[in-house]
Amino acid sequence: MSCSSSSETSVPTLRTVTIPYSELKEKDVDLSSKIEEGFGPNGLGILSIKDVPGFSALRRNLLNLSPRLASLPEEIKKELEDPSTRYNFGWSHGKEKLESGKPDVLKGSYYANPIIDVPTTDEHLIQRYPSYCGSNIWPDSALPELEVAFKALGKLILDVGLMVAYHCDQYVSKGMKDNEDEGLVKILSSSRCHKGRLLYYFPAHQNDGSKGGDSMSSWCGWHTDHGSLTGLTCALFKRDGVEIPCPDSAAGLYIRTRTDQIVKVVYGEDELAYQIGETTEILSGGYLCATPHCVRAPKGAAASNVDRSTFALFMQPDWDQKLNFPEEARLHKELKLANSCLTFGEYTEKLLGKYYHSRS
Ligand SMILES: O=C(O)CCC(=O)C(=O)O
Ligand SMILES: [Fe+2]
Repeated sequence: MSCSSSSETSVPTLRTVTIPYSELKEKDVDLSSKIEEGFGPNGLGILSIKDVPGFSALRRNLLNLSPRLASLPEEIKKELEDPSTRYNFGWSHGKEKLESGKPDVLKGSYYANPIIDVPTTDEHLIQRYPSYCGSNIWPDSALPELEVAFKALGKLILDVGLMVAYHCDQYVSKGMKDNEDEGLVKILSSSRCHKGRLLYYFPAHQNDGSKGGDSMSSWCGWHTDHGSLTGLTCALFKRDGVEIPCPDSAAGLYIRTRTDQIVKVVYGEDELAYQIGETTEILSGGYLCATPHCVRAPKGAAASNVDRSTFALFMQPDWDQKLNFPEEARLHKELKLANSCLTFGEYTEKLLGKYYHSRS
């Protein structure tokens, strides 16, 4: 991993560990050392895949639609909202909370399952797990291209993600001898719970530079993803509708390392990055580690009128998937998951219960 220092701050900038697609797709190439370097206990929890056929065009197609979606008339965006799924399908703006507790109006998101439009029609399930069992909402007349572009990129990220998952399973099975878990490939390939998120970070205007603040997490707060594996594209920046390079070298994705250092992480626009989610960290007994991350907004005059579009695919187990929680779990010890068997849906509910409880 190469390392340099970001000009404005003393935070180091690290390049992700990169695997060429030609190696990733081969089942008999041993990638354990790369997986360990990226996702293992001393890795950053992120790695990137380069030269994925077709990726660059699909990324560009979808990310270019993000500002167009965000600038649709408010009444059209309202029709694309779904409060019954807690805004986990369709358009979501100002519904999530920032670290400060204030509503997040800095970005808009569009959520959909790129693999299945209607994962279930069972009302009981829809009510119990609204964020997984809801249905897609597409802007059929206002932006018909969105559905095609979203599904195409989402499917590609899933296919490549399953290849990453295969090599993760190989790495984990070498270390975890009594692993009862089914492995990431098995868990992810049959899931109806994958969720794509098209993100649009609204531009700052000259006089409201203070809005996002100076902090590291000015655009997206510190968090770890909840599911198994997250695919991420490199963000696309525009000023007044014209694509530009990121105007501030300090802006972008930041990660907190295992030793509590904060680093800025970069990868190429033609690379597809993957991060580990909390569920995988727990199930792999810590062989694969989840990563706290956040996004810093660009600052200063150069950031004026600059927007940012990106896409994340959260690969998650099915709500019905039984998970065997091993003894060594480091995360959420207070939920007493060790040696228990819960479905992913039940586990998510337990976790939400914990958060709501601790917030009240
Ligand atoms: O905007 C980004 O680059 C990351 C977004 C993210 O971390 C998330 O949606 O979970
Ligand atoms: Fe995230």
